[in-house]
Amino acid sequence: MVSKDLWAGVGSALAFLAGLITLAVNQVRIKLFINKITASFSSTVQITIPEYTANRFERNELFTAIEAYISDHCSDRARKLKGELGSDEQKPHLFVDDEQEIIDTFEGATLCWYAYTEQPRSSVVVQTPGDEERRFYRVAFHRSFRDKVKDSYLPHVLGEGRTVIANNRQRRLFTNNPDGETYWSHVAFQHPATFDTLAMDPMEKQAIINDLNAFRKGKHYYDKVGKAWKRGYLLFGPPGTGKSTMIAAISNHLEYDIYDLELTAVKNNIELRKLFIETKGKSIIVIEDIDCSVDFTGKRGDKKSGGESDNMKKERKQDADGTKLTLSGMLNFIDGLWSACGGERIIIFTTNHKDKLDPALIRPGRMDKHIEMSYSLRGLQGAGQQLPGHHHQRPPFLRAVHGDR
Ligand SMILES: Nc1ncnc2c1ncn2[C@@H]1O[C@H](COP(=O)(O)OP(=O)(O)OP(=O)(O)O)[C@@H](O)[C@H]1O
Repeated sequence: MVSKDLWAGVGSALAFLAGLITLAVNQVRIKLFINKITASFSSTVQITIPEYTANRFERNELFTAIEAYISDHCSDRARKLKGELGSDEQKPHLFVDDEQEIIDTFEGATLCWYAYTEQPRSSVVVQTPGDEERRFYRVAFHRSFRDKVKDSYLPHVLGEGRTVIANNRQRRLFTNNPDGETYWSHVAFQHPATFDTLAMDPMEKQAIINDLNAFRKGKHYYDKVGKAWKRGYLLFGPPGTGKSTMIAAISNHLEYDIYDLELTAVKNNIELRKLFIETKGKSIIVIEDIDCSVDFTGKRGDKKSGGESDNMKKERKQDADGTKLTLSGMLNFIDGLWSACGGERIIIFTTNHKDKLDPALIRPGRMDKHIEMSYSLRGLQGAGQQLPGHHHQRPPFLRAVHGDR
């Protein structure tokens, strides 16, 4: 009798358990079903931005810009921050740490940013950048803002982020390497010259500053007229009149890097092209004393005379086999390649003998602005007082201004 009751008890317990399991399975099914339905009607859209581009070899510029943008614009809303010494090695820079939600707003849209890291799936050591640890940014927003985010918000973040990066970074002075293996090496660029300390005619100085400002803001204009975003300056005048100082002042004003191209170390046109391709935007490419570097002074054939001079014939042959650095290689470098390499570059030639240069090299369109630096005393008195250094370091004409011996 007891065993009959016992079996009946076990039976109902099992039935109860089976009921529970069925219920649980159904609940999971229901939950999955609900999740599926919710996902298909979800009002949230997410965009993920990986740190490396699809080929894994390059850092994704959008990612870098987002990182800078969030640190600059949203760090006061973050609870976890990371600190690093800034490029000026003076004050710390704070970055927003991973795995926290950061809210941003843009033209009525609310956006939620989240940074996270994925560890590699295998333990194999891989050398490819981006394979070790993968970092991502994810932004979530209401689907009604999809177009706004794509067309306005992300370009806004990219632009702002680029500006923050440009303002934070240490500017660099690049020089080309004669061995040709690595094209450029660089050091930190720190030069005290500014337009305030540069002695020259104040009107002329202001015209140069205006020209530079217009160039910096000129992307839209250059796009509209279909021209590459570049500008050429020719600085000419006797030694010690401030040509190099002017270049430093321009770099400090625009906050551009300087590429100091030593032409005597460039073997041929092919190398010149490679060097150029390696330069980045927001930069000034300088060729000092261009009349002394390579023979760009020899006048070429007179078109009117109909014939081709020996110089031209020789140059054409050297161009064809790419064995030498030639004037036409140089002209291609200034004209043709600019467009293919993105923009925002200034090229500056300096010379003590403008009259010796081939006119083709410095015609308007190639060298848009010709600036004469001279021993003229106009405007020097004021700026001369701010010149750094002891009077023995002043150039001869400034010694006269200051009455130095
Ligand atoms: N116009 C100027 N304003 C301020 N400083 C000047 C000026 N001209 C010359 N100097 C000072 O004189 C020194 C030499 O000037 P800088 O090297 O710029 O001349 P440069 O024209 O480039 O000479 P070079 O043709 O020999 O290269 C620098 O220390 C610079 O500070």
